[in-house]
Amino acid sequence: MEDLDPFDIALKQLKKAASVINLDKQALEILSSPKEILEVSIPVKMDSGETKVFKGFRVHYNNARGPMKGGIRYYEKETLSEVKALSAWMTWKTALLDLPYGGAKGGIVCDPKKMSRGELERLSRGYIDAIANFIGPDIDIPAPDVYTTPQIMAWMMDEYEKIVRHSAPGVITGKPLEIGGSLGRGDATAKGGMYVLREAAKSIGLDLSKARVAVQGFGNAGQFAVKFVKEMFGSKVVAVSDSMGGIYSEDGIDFQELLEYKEKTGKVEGFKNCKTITNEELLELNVDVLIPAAIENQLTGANADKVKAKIILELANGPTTPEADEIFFKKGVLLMPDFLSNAGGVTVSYFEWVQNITGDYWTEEEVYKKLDAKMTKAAQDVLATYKKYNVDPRTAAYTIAVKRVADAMKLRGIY
Ligand SMILES: NC(=O)C1=CN([C@@H]2O[C@H](COP(=O)(O)OP(=O)(O)OC[C@H]3O[C@@H](n4cnc5c(N)ncnc54)[C@H](O)[C@@H]3O)[C@@H](O)[C@H]2O)C=CC1
Ligand SMILES: O=C(O)CCC(=O)C(=O)O
Repeated sequence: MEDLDPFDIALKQLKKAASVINLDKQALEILSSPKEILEVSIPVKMDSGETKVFKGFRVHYNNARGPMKGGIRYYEKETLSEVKALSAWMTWKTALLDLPYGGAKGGIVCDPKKMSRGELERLSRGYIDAIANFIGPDIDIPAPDVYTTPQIMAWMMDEYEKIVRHSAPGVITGKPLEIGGSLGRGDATAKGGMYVLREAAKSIGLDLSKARVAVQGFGNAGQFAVKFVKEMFGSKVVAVSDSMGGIYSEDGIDFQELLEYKEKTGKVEGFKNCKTITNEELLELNVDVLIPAAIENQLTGANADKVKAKIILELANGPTTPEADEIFFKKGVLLMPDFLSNAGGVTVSYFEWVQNITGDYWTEEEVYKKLDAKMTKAAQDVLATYKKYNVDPRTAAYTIAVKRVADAMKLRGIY
């Protein structure tokens, strides 16, 4: 059986890259564990009057390149191993994009779909009360991730400011526009991914205006991917899914109509003129571009051989296992790895933080222009490096990022 433990996978990926660049043994040892882990219990008064205790984590992976950065996930199946892996991936993501940050991640074991607005607000404030000493604009800057929203970021910032008793918008990103958010952050993850897709398609001569696309996940990352592939390139989205199942239409799926349908019914299944498919079937469709934009471990040794896409654009974190990576590399599928493809989110989060600190706010056009420049440079670096070392693009991306973090540690005298 393939090992699907997220942190084991993250370490396997790191070791593979370390051997390509002959990374110093001490640097590898330091980079193989998080710097620090905080586990908290959060008592929350539920609407019923009963108090329920939720478990939360915040993991600091590395801060050699600057304050740590990474989202917070509200997820019923959350584990410490997953948060550790996500914090390591944030470290490589910020380094690959050359942002002045390290990596962190947070999570709370909860099912937000079963909680009222009031319960969610009390949980979010309770989490900040518990981790307040562990975060700050120059220490660790959280942001949204799976099942967390700009509204949750707003409550969290408000709670933090009450504790420190001064304004501190730079403590958290992904906030609503009215209280210091950045234009372009809402759709930044998918938008950044599109710039990576454009470079990937160019490199294999794929005409995106004729491409058929399947998207797994219809949340923040997936929804805007469905919108932008059509809007920016004229590609046809033939399949979409969410946690409840998927849909397929040879004629293409209209983003706006599907969004309205999902808002009304809470699912994509049952959308007009579409065949129902499973999440597993979606991954194996005869498409040119596959965009996993949901959760981990979707492409594994068990199904990688059946994938027909020419390009895989990983908007989710960790959708592909090491075994699947090898199969894709051997088959010639061009896989653009998560910590490159989904880095648009943290890149615009960085822009938001800069705007909060300077008090100088940018237009959406400026944000997209700067995002395009950052994503294009990183994508071209990865495409050039994978050809240079003849390794898969994930390992190539690791070699760039790990070297940057190791160099920063060396200069600081950490090893
Ligand atoms: N929101 C952001 O800024 C960023 C998100 N990501 C990653 O993108 C992925 C998706 O995150 P968001 O879109 O923000 O979350 P979200 O909470 O907005 O949406 C998650 C989506 O995944 C679907 N989903 C959940 N379990 C599923 C399953 N078993 N099969 C198929 N679909 C399933 C949900 O139905 C929902 O459509 C995650 O891996 C996240 O870490 C990465 C970088 C930034
Ligand atoms: O916007 C951010 O700071 C981090 C987003 C995130 O958690 C991620 O890129 O996985």
